[in-house]
Amino acid sequence: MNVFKEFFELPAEDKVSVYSNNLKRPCRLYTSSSNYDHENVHLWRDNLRHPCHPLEDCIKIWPQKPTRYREIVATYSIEAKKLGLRILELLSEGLGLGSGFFGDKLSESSLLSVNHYPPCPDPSLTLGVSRHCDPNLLTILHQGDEYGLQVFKDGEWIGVEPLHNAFVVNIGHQLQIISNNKLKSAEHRAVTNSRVARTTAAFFINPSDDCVIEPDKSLIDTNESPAYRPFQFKEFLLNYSSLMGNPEKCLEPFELHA
Ligand SMILES: O=C(O)CCC(=O)C(=O)O
Ligand SMILES: [Fe+2]
Repeated sequence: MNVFKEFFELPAEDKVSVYSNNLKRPCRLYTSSSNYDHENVHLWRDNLRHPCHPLEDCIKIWPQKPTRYREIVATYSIEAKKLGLRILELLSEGLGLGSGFFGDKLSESSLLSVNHYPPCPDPSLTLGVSRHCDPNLLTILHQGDEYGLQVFKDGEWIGVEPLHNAFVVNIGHQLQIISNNKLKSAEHRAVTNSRVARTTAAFFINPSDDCVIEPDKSLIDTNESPAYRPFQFKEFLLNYSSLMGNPEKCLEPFELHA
């Protein structure tokens, strides 16, 4: 995590080249959410994000400072992907799907999203990240050593205390859809604190943009019907960002009602 902390500690002139409000820029640093101009409440965070696949191409657009950023983050992204694929392999076995089910296009892409939440003078006024479920297949989140992550369960927000060197693994919307709601994506948010900065790194394993997502036939029980229509992953992302990840609304356009 140190290299991420070092990135955010750089003087502004070293970060300005990656700073952008243009959603189309694949590697960018921005403040609050991707919708700064239109959001009602600004989030207390800076976010650096960039794709990690294919590594040889992506690495050329990653930050050049700190000097070891590219080398360290390349190794990190390879290992995070391996871990994610191993977990997907186990989930596939648990669901009774064939080995390699989540390989190829379903898990082809990856995106690293690094959050930095500076100490917030009044944490009651805003959040670090507002409530959402991750839009992807699976997330490998390193939340560092500072508390801030909360998960919504049984009508209340429950704190997820950081464990040193442990990852939080989040099921994303796509895994919920493919499993026809057998797996549920977890609604979560990040709160801030007034004491100390918090830096977290979310490694998102994503389907490729044109990958068609739909409930797998073998996971639709005989007394069930598919809960979602087929769609391309890019269609989901477009809808998700226009709704700012609203967990009640973002599945709606893809739902089928029996
Ligand atoms: O910073 C955190 O603990 C959570 C971040 C998160 O949920 C995300 O980046 O999707
Ligand atoms: Fe998240």
